[in-house]
Amino acid sequence: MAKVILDQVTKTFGDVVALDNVSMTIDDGSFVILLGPTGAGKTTTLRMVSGLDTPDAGEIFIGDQPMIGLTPAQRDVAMVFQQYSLYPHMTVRQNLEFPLKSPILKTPQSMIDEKVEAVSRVLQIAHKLDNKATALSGGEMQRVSIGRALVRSPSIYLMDEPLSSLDAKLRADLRIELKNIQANFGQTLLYVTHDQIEAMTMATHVGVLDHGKLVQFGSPREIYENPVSIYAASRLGQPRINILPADLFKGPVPDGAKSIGLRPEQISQGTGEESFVTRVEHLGDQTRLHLKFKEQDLITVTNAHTSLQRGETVKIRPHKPFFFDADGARIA
Ligand SMILES: Nc1ncnc2c1ncn2[C@@H]1O[C@H](COP(=O)(O)OP(=O)(O)OP(=O)(O)O)[C@@H](O)[C@H]1O
Repeated sequence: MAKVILDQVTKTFGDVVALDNVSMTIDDGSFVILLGPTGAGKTTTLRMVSGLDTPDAGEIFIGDQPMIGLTPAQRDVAMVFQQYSLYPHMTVRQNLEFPLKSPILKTPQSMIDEKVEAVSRVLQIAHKLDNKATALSGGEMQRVSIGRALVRSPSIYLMDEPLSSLDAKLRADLRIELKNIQANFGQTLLYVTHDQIEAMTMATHVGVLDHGKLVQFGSPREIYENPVSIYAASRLGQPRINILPADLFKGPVPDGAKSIGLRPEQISQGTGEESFVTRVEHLGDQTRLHLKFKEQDLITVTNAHTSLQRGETVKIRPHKPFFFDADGARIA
């Protein structure tokens, strides 16, 4: 395992600046998740670290070694992509063994067997070890791809939306397993996702990318509680943060504020000004309240046993809100 550093990395494709002077330190043993919408530069960042692609400017270091000119194999990284890539003619066991069978490694067969058994148990594919890779479902193939990375102990795991093709239950199980791999075995991961639950539950650090720029880097909690902008604030939190005109509520507004940002816990219920309930949504683990307040729509969370119904009113007021300027930058 090793610390990975991106130092002022820039990458362009024609007119598109995919990465714009990105500097980031992925500490040894950390779990860094990159967040951002389509096209933000997440996959490009992984490709730079992996060696599948090279920066136009800037440098990558793994364990203090400059990576310039080194192939993916020489970098000792393990990659998992959204789309599984298995050897179709091999069995699941052979696919999982493959990374350990390299003549350079000389891993004893007993150790290979142990690793393969352990990883296949974690990924819930132990009963499929002797099946041909082609005789698996998409979700199973993806688990084998993840397994092929996990049998190794690379300097860093690079994962690009590895759980997106799996069903909800398996995704939840594997979130826990991937987190264990980092927390209990000290592995380092750089991980791309659109799924903020993955970011909140697994990441030690989140990097928020916006059009190739790294706009915030910190713990998920830091980004949730202290976002630098509307853009960063909107990356985490369900329901999404409410962004409303700054002067919508009674009370002081800082100079230059254009918008007020309210997460559910920043909306006090029961005191303040009246809003109208437009919908009560029972989601099991969360009950969402859709409100209309002075022509604006808001979504917040309420008590699971609420008796509130559509058409009723509830008083609300902001509690320690965020304020943003006209460019969306946080000012208070
Ligand atoms: N090989 C390429 N050729 C041309 N443009 C590219 C290439 N790779 C990436 N880009 C462009 O660079 C930008 C960043 O792409 P990237 O794939 O890193 O985004 P992303 O954040 O991973 O998005 P997604 O969530 O859709 O995977 C996009 O505008 C994309 O179109």
